[in-house]
Amino acid sequence: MSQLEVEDLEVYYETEEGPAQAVDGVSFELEEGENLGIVGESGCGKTTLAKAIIGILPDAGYINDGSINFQGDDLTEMTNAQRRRLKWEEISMIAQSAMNSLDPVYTIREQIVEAIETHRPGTGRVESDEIVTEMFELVGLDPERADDYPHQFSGGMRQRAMIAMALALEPSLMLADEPTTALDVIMQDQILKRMASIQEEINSSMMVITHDVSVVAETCDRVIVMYAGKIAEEGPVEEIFDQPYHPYTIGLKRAFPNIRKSSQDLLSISGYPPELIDPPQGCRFAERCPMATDKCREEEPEAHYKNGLRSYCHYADEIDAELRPYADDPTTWNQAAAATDGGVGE
Ligand SMILES: Nc1ncnc2c1ncn2[C@@H]1O[C@H](COP(=O)(O)OP(=O)(O)OP(=O)(O)O)[C@@H](O)[C@H]1O
Repeated sequence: MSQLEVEDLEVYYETEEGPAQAVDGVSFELEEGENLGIVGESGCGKTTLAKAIIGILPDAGYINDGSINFQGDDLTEMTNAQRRRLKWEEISMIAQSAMNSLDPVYTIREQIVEAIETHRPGTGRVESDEIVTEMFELVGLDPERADDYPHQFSGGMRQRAMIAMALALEPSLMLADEPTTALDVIMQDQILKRMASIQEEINSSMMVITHDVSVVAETCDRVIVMYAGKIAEEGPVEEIFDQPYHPYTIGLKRAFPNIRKSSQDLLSISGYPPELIDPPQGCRFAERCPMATDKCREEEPEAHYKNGLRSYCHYADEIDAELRPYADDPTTWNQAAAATDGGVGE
């Protein structure tokens, strides 16, 4: 059995104009010890998905339907008290902004010790202090700085402190939401490597949520590409970046300099994701897709399975057979940006 099984999950936000369907029918599994990346542009539902899993949706957010099975229990059916017990101990989250997640009025040590004592009431102060020292050393921070307040740390140090805190209880699942976005490239690389080695040591699995495809290419075994609240494509990192079938993945991949081949031109996907309050019928990417046809605008694509990938595109086979050079060509995307209605014909 997988460690985490998310099935047909719908997470909505109540708004004045009606529910915003931030996560809409998402299903996936995560195996023990596996690293799963969740990528996609801003607003596609990545953070909402993580918050629903760890149980920290804001007041306006709610699970409309579906299940989140974690180690055999459906999290959506648990009481808040049961969920709180799982938080940090079994599932921990490294949030987007370390500054907002750390409490400014307590020292880092106090915050980690509090998390330990809340979840493991029998732990004595000496043992808690030992865990703090161990975690600081693991993430490359000087343990003597544990008695500092968050504002005495640099951005990179705060991010490491946040990671130390997330690891202190050796959770079986870590959710890392843009864990390195605020850091420079060298620091980013160091922290990602450090996280991967720690994770191996404690055999936890990790969901890395990011808009940066190169972060996922570096740290994950498998990737889910999300678009406008839905999964566009899913599969092993190598296959998905090597031979994707979904035009959105092709575009996303080519939009990042780090993972492209040097001879390729960067492209940008013009336009914006659709409104989630009243999403279009058919494929949600159709409006921005240079290969979209009427079928794409009318019918929602079913999952297409090939070469280890799950792709939600009506034309996955055609892309594989003959359309790939066209989909890979930046001119195609530039022309699509200029035209109001493109398409390769039915
Ligand atoms: N509290 C809220 N109330 C209403 N809508 C919200 C709320 N939080 C998020 N949303 C909407 O839900 C959608 C998904 O947002 P979410 O933050 O999950 O996306 P994301 O992919 O993580 O983006 P980012 O990378 O910018 O964090 C967006 O359209 C957003 O506007």
